[in-house]
Amino acid sequence: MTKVKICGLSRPEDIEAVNAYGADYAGIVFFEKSKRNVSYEKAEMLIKELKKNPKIQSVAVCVSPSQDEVGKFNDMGFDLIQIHGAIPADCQSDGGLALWQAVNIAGSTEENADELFVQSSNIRGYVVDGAEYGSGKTFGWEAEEQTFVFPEKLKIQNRQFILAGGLNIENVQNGIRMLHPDVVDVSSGVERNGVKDADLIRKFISAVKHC
Ligand SMILES: O=C(O)c1ccccc1N[C@@H]1O[C@H](COP(=O)(O)O)[C@@H](O)[C@H]1O
Repeated sequence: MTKVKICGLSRPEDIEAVNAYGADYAGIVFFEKSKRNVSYEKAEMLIKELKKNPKIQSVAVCVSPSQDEVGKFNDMGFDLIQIHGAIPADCQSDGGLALWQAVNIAGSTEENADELFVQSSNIRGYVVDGAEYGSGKTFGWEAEEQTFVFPEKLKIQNRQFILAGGLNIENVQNGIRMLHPDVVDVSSGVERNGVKDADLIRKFISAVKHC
């Protein structure tokens, strides 16, 4: 069954919602330019709440972090670190921290698909996202003429394929049927007036579980 990541959690009530409705992964964003950015202090409080539910894996979401930052996320107790942009060389090692590499793409990039995905055994999955992080826009998978071969390639490598970018309650079932991701990842699509909306989170998770 496809798993669900709800990303960009910033308030205790967001944690309550992901607990109540059965998300598999919960993401907290560390990126100063993002409206979803949280401080380390706030994140410590949120992660404490998340840890009460062992069924949810916590994900630190960041952009081109330093090695020290990655170490800090690990010390905070995150289960996974989702890295957009550059991955520090020292973090690409066998037996290293569990990472998801996030690849931001626009339209078909099949020609250079192989170059996009970093090969290192501590990369557990690839988040294939729209061109801009957290923008609520897809990378164009829904266009009929598009065919993407990378989901199959990722599966052959035995890594998770996480579909992200512009998912919402209207399109998520279509995305699952077309691309067969292991995980679907949403942020903007479960927000109302700039904050997470518990009812949209409930509907999104229900749509995935009934697909
Ligand atoms: O949400 C952000 O602001 C953000 C900032 C920096 C890196 C990633 C960010 N979000 C990630 O974007 C995808 C999809 O988001 P959306 O559903 O299109 O809004 C998701 O992986 C978020 O973790």
